[in-house]
This record gives sequence, C-alpha cells and structure tokens, in this order.
Amino acid sequence: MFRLEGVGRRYGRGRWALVDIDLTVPPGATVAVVGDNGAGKSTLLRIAAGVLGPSRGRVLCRPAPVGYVPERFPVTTRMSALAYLRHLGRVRGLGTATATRRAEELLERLALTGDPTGPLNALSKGNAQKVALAQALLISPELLVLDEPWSGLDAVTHPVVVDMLAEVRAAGCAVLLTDHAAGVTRVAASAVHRLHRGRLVLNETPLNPAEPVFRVELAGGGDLDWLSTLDIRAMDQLDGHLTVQIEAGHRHALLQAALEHGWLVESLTRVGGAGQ
Ligand SMILES: Nc1ncnc2c1ncn2[C@@H]1O[C@H](COP(=O)(O)OP(=O)(O)OP(=O)(O)O)[C@@H](O)[C@H]1O
Repeated sequence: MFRLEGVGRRYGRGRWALVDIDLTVPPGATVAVVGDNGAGKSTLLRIAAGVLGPSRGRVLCRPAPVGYVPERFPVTTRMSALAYLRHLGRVRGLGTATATRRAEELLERLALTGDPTGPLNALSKGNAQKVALAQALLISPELLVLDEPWSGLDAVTHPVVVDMLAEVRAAGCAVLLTDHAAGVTRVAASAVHRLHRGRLVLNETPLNPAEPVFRVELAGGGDLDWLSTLDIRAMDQLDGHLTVQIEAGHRHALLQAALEHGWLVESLTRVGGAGQ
C-alpha cells in the first residue's frame, strides 16, 4: 500500500519543511492534508507525486500511473489546451483519436469557458486549473495527488470535481489532496491530517457536523494498518502511543480491533460534532 515512512525534506540548508512524516493512502481512499500557509503541504504532495525526492525517509509502493495537479500549473506554453492535452495523452500511451476525445470530454465536463483552441497562457486562472485537472485524469490514475484542486474554480465546477474524485476512488484509485478545510469537507475523506510546521498533527474539525467524533488514545499494541482497516478520521503516532479520531458509529470496531491487537485503550473522549 502506498505510504510515506519517516519522510523529511529540507530545501538546501534551510529549516526542515517536513519532519518525520508517516502517511498511508490506501487504494480507494481519499486522504486530505490541511494546514496553514507554509506548513509543508505542497512539499508533501510533491514528494507523494514523485516530482521531488525526500531528504530522509522512504516513499513505498507508489502506484502508477500517477495523476498530479500541482499548486501552480505551468501555463507558459502557447500550445492550445486541446493540443497540450492531446500531446500529454499520447505521451501517456493513448492513440491520437482517443487522446483528443478524452481531452474534449474532460474539458466539456469541467465546463472550460475559455477557448480550448487558443493559447494556454491566455486562459484565466480558473480555466487553467481545469486544464490542470484534465491532464491528471487523461488516463485513469492509480494515485491522484491534488494540490488545492478547487483553487480558482467557479462554484458550478466544484461538484463536478467532487463527482470525478468519487469516480476514480470507486475504480480503486488512492487520492491524496490538500486544501483549506472548507474544500476538504466537500469530499468524503477517509482521513484528514493537519500539517503544522512540517509535522503531522491531529485535526479535530468534524467533517460531518451531524456525527459526534471521538478521540481514542491507545498504547503499546501490535502491528495494525489502522487507516486501511478502520474508518479513521485522523491519527497520530508517537513513541508507542497512538491517538485516533473516529466517528461515533465506528468506535466499537476500533475498540474491538485495538483489543485484538493488544492495544491498551487509555481514554475515549468526545471531541466534536453533533451539537458541539
Ligand atoms: N523550492 C523551495 N525552496 C526553498 N524553500 C522552499 C521551497 N518550496 C517550499 N519551501 C519552503 O518550505 C516550507 C513549506 O512550503 P510549502 O510550499 O510546502 O507549504 P504549503 O503548506 O504548501 O504552503 P501554502 O499553503 O502557502 O501553499 C516553507 O517554509 C517554504 O518557504
């Protein structure tokens, strides 16, 4: 399963942009990362997508193909949106006719309002973002990495992107995305992590305000792939202690799994949702 283990990243001799990141993105799951400006989100996503290497740690079992929507889509080319997508489609192994059809379908679905045959660098920010999304979805990705996918998009396109993400997920694609909390609440993320100054910490913002969220503190058990086994919202692991957030409906399954794997439940606290 795709995961980052002990990943750290430093640019030159500056401070560490990422410190000791452990993150798993199971197939068919959406994992979201939120955080303040400069927290390290884009760095984490670049490493996940494979466009940047880690300074420390390992990236394991990255599925292919990877679809990647970077934070800033390079729109320097004078090639048209259609020609650009057709070109990328061919690079990724599609025939010309299929690449053209796929590009047209995606641009239509994403409601590109600019001229698809005009120069890419003349498109508005939102339309350029639509081309960025289209290039990531030209061929069905096994891993989709999206850096603020809703950035600059008009409101009518938001639900289209949500639907597209649900479709790739249903096909077994692992989705890793970053956005501001409001964006993340649009997708049914199986886990939301907060990055703070390069470190992953727990995010206590309930995704579904109707459902209570519990924080469970556990200690000292055996190996268990918590994120893929259970419907966990967020988790944080430190020195044999594990803190997990889970919606009320899933807490009994979590306690059962904890028991079976020798984990001691230290506390169970309601932290959010339903009237809080
Ligand atoms: N190419 C680079 N060279 C040097 N430092 C960089 C580079 N890219 C990012 N950094 C630094 O790494 C840290 C994390 O940046 P990053 O862009 O990953 O954060 P972010 O959470 O995506 O921020 P934002 O929400 O503003 O996009 C910041 O201190 C940033 O200045």
